[in-house]
Amino acid sequence: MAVIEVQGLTKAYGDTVANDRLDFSIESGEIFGYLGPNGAGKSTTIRQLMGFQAPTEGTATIFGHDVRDDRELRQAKARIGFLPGEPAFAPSVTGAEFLDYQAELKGDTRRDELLDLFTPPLSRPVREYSTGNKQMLAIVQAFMHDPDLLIMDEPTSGLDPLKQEAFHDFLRAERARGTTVFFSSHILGEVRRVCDRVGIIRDGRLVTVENVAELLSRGGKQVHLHTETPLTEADFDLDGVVGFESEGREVRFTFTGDYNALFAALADHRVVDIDIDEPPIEEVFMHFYGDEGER
Ligand SMILES: Nc1ncnc2c1ncn2[C@@H]1O[C@H](COP(=O)(O)OP(=O)(O)OP(=O)(O)O)[C@@H](O)[C@H]1O
Repeated sequence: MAVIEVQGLTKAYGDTVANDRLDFSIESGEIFGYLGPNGAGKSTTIRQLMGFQAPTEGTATIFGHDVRDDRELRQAKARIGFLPGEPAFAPSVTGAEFLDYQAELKGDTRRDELLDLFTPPLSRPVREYSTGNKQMLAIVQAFMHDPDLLIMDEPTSGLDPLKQEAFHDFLRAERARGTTVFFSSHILGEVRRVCDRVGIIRDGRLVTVENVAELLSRGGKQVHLHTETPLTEADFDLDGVVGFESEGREVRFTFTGDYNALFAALADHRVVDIDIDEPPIEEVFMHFYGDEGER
C-alpha cells in the first residue's frame, strides 16, 4: 500500500484552481520531491494532506486514512512529522521550552541526536532567532518523535549551504532507515542530490511524476570538445546532437544519441581535450517550468 495516495485532489479558491485533479502516490521508503514555480500549488497540496484545508473535490489517504476525516487523519498524524512552510512559534518561549511542549504532545526519542546536527540556540526566546535558527528548530520538532513519514514544505529554505548539506545527508540516512519523505522545494539541485522521484506541478496541474535518474538520463550529456582544427556542425551529422555551438577550436552540444556513433565521428579529428558531463539539472527541468513547458 502506498504511504500517500492522492486521487483527483482539487482545490479551488474562487476562480483560482490551485490544485487541479492531482493523482500521485508516494511509496514506502522513498524521498519524493514536489517541485514547481512560485504559486504553482505546492503548499495547497501540503495543507490538504495535513487537513488544514478541505479539498474542493477528490481526496488523499495517508497510511490508508482519509485526510478528509478528522479522526482518521489524527491516526495518520501520529506517524507523521510535519514541517510547515512558515514555521510559527510563540515569540516569548525559548527553543527548549518549545521542544519540551512538543515532546509532551507527541513524544521525543531523538532530540539529542538531532540537536547534534541542527543547532538552534535553545536557551534564547524564539523572537531572537534568525530565519535559519527557526528552521532548524522546526526540523528538530518534525523528526524528534521518529515519525515514519515526513511532510515538509520547503525544508531547506533559510538554511545556510553547510546546514543544507547536513540536512541532505540526514535525509539520505533517514531513507536508509526506511523513513518516507515528501517535501516541496524550489531548489533543483537538492532534488537531484536526495530525491528518488520528483513530481512537478505547474499552474495547479501535475506535469510529470518521474524517477530522477531517468529524468536526468533522458536529458542527455553535455559534450565539450577542444580539437586541433575547428569543427563545424556538419562534422557531427548524427542523431541526438542538440544545441551545437562552436567558437574557434571549441565546440559544445548536448548529446542524446548513441555514444559509439559519437566516437566514430570524433575518430577523424585530433581531440586535445574532452568533457562529457550530465547537463545541469536546471536545463532538464526548464522544459517543465518554462513558457515552452508541457501543459
Ligand atoms: N487562501 C488562499 N486564497 C486564495 N488564493 C490562494 C490562497 N492560497 C493560495 N492561493 C493561490 O493558489 C495558488 C497556489 O498557491 P500555493 O501557495 O499553493 O503555491 P506554492 O506552489 O506553494 O507557491 P510558493 O512556491 O510561492 O510557496 C496561487 O495562485 C495562490 O495565489
